[in-house]
Amino acid sequence: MSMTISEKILAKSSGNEKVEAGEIVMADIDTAMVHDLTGPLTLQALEKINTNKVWDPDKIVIPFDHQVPADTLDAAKNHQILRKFVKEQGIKNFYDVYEGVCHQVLPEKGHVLPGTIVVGSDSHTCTHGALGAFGTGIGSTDMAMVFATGQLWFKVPETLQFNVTGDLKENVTSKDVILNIIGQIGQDGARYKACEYTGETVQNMDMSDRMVLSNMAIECGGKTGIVPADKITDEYLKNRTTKQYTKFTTDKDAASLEVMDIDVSDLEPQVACPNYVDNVKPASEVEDVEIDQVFIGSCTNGRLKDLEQAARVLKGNKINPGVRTLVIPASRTIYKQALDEGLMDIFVDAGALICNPCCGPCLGGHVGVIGDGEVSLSTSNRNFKGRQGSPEGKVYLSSPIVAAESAITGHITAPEKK
Ligand SMILES: CC(C)[C@H](C(=O)O)[C@@H](O)C(=O)O
Ligand code: SF4
Repeated sequence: MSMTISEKILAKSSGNEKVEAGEIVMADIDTAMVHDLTGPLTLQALEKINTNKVWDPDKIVIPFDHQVPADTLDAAKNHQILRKFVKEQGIKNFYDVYEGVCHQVLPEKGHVLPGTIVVGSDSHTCTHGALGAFGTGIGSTDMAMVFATGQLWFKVPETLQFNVTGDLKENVTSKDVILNIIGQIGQDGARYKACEYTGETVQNMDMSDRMVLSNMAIECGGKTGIVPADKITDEYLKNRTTKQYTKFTTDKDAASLEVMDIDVSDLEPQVACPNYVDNVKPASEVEDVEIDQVFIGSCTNGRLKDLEQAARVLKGNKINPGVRTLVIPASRTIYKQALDEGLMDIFVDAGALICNPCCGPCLGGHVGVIGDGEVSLSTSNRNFKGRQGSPEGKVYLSSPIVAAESAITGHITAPEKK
């Protein structure tokens, strides 16, 4: 029976030999994540079902990242509630305010393995598909059921496979690839489908670039965003886990498989314009847009490679004084690596502000909120109205390279046209 990667994972986890798209299955969960914002809601739901003990403390991971360190009394209370829960339940995989953004911390610390189901009460849990896992976001009440039973029901998704071919031009990155894909298919183009990224371009990408593709699967409605696990995945996991895992591949004749060919050889740097992630244009077409803030970071583009790319552009240059530029490494490990590589000196000398690893202004609730009429250029994944603060503000999305170029000029700038 031919199946896709998602079907194979859901079959294995539900104890079936085969499953088909559209079928509802009850599956065992391998990893369950809540963070500082969604964890307390899960605990409220757990209380209602009178569960005192979680099914398996070792399969639960709790990173604090959205409001860290606590900036309000409410945030401090949420942190206290979760710290108490972690202690009571004996949860070892707890990462307090210093560690970083959940979708970076989980793979970095070896909590994500190919062929497994990773659920998180956060919509960008699809990021973990980059390691060949079925990673998906779930609601906090569903998470309470997972905490209590270790299981959850899923409707087996169809698969939309993006077969990406061609060499990317200089200064064109995986962020430009995914923005372009979303621009083509629209923000509901993969609704409830498992996005799968294949083809030579993806096979040649490192884990950092793959995570960018998987991270944004939800922005076109994808249930998950899978990259088939391969040697690059093994290499990434080598010093992160000693556990065995299974690398599934999609059978070409799987019934629920739809393939879309994407040639990226001529792709230019892309920008998603307000207020929709599928309002995508070449950066060169929006160069007249002046900006007030640049944010380089988030679970999409806050990794070491992203910081390296931004630093390459900023080195020896000064940021436009009218542009507040926030650099936020996605984790403490990345922060340290960036320090060791001298990237932080480059950022500080250029005039950027470096913040502690966290979600930052990405969802407009913590540091770097934008005001009425202000324009943000951000390497994150969402630009809905009000996403980074004022509903009268505007958010553009781009790669770290475009973001850094634009920080210098003060307006959106396509790299080659500097
Ligand atoms: C706060 C959380 C529930 C939310 C999500 O689910 O994605 C946030 O991380 C986001 O990016 O909007
Ligand atoms: S960085 Fe942004 S998208 Fe990612 S988890 Fe945090 S708020 Fe959500």
